[in-house]
Amino acid sequence: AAQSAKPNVVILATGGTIAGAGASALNSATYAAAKVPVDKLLAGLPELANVANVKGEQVSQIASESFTNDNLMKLGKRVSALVKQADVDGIVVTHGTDTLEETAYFLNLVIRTSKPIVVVGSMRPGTALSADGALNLYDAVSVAASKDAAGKGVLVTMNDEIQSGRDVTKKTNIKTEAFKSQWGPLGMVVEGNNYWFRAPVKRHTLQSEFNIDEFEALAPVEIVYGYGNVSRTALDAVGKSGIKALIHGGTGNGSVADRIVPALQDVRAKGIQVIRSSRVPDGFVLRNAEQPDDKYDWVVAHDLNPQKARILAAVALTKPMDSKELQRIFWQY
Ligand SMILES: NC(=O)C[C@H](N)C(=O)O
Repeated sequence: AAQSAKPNVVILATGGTIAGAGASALNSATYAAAKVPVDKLLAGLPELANVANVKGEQVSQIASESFTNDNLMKLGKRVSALVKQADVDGIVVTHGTDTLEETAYFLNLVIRTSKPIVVVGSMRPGTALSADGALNLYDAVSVAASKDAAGKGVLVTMNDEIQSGRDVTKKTNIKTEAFKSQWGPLGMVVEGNNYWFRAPVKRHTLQSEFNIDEFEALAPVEIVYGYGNVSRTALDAVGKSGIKALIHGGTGNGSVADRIVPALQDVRAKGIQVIRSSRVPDGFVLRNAEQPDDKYDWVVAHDLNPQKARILAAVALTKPMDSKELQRIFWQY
C-alpha cells in the first residue's frame, strides 16, 4: 500500500553514455555509449523506489549524436501518449548528452501537458570511477515525481541542478558540470528533495501552440556556420537541398561575412527562411543590428543557439507561415 501511494514515473530510455560501458573503471572518456538496457539501469538503482514507482521502456539505444528527426518524432509521440494516461504522473527520458538540449527543447515545444518531463544523461559511463549517471537519474526521477515540477516545462537534471530544457546547453565536454544556462538553473536536487528558485517565462508545453499529435514529420532545416575566410560553398549546397529554413550560426552578434550576405539573399529568394543565430555560446541576437533584417526579410534567433534554433524552426515550419509569424515565434518560445 505504501508503494502504490508513490507517484508513477515512466522512464523512456534512448541510449547515450548513461547507458554506456567501458572496459575498466579508469575509462571515463573511452567507452561505448548505448549498451546497457533500461531494465539493467533500473535494477542497479533500487533507491528509485524511495521516490516513485518506476517502469522502464526502451525507445531506442543510440548515442545522441546520431539522433534524427525520426527519433525525435517517435520519442515525442510516446511521451504524448503516456502523459495522457491517468496512471502516469511523470516522465523521465534518459539520453546521450551531445544532443540532449535539442531533445529537451523539442519536447518542451510539442507536448501538451503540465506533468513533469525530465531529460537526463551522464558524462561518464556507469562502469567508471565516480560515475555520475546513477545520481543524475535518481534526481530526474525525484523531480518527475514532484508536484512542484508541474507546469515548469521540460526539465534537465545534471550535476545536482534542475535546468530548463529550453535554456540549458552542453557547455563543456569531459567534465561532469557540463550543462549550463546563461539564465541560471531553476533549482537544485539534494538527497531527492527539490529546491526551486525560479521558473521559465517563455511559452512551453500546455501554453504551446504546437502539438505533436497534429503533425507527423518535422520541417527540414540546416545550419551553416560563420568563421574567418568562410566561402559560400556549403551555403549554396545546403540552399539546393530542399530545406524550409537555414540557420546561420554567425560570428559575434550574429554577424555575416560580406561575401555571405548575397548567398543568404539567394537562399531567401528561393522561399527558404533565413534565421540569424550566433556561434557565441551566450548573449542574444538583436533584430536589425549587424544586418538589416527588415530589408532582407530575415528572422533573428533571439537567445537560441544554432542547434536550438533548428529545433524551433523545424517545429514551427510544420505549419505554413511568413517571416513575421516566424519571428513572433522566435520571440515567444
Ligand atoms: N555523454 C554522452 O552521453 C555523450 C554521448 N556521445 C552521447 O551523446 O550519446
